[in-house]
Amino acid sequence: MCEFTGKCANIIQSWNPAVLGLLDSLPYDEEVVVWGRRWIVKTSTLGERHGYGVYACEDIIVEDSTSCHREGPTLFPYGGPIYKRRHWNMILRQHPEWKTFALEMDTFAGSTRRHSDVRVIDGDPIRSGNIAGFINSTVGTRPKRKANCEWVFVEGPPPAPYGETYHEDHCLVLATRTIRSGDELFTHYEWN
Ligand SMILES: C[S@@+](CC[C@H](N)C(=O)[O-])C[C@H]1O[C@@H](n2cnc3c(N)ncnc32)[C@H](O)[C@@H]1O
Repeated sequence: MCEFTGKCANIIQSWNPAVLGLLDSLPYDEEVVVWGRRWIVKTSTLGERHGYGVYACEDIIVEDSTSCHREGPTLFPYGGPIYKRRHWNMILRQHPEWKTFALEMDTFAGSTRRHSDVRVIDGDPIRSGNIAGFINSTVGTRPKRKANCEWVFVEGPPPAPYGETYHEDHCLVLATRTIRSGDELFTHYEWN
């Protein structure tokens, strides 16, 4: 882990995956249970040079994939700090290479928030043992992969029984179509 100073250091060091019921770090090639479902992180179907991906180890049924995706089954949360734009900018001034996995969360469904309240999450899977960070993108895939999940920014605390002591906004990964055991997760995002 690289060094940060000031507010950045506080934010990064105070993050504790246990507050969201997550593991400290994730093993590769070994089944893990995260938020009550079984997953495995192993080499992506995209090929070794694209690193790892997340695979379901059980069926996750989405009854009606044409209905609102925000109602889809919850898979797991993003595990890491949710940065205000100005704090993320401070981080990038100290370590510009952190920009690689940044995702801007500007979809405040049903919220009155303004654009200035955009939050940034760091999708780097290694920094926080963050299983959501291992989800690969559909962009440029051949054969074309279909997205089967999406990231959603949710205001307020996570659903019970997880994160009972966590009262902050959070991000969830939701299924958008039926995922079968052995399927790799894909969502749509651009990366730097
Ligand atoms: C959030 S990580 C996903 C996990 C990554 N495979 C790993 O093992 O760390 C995003 C990175 O995965 C790779 N990636 C994701 N989707 C891809 C795709 N469709 N084609 C090629 N590389 C992809 C890119 O290197 C990207 O920067």
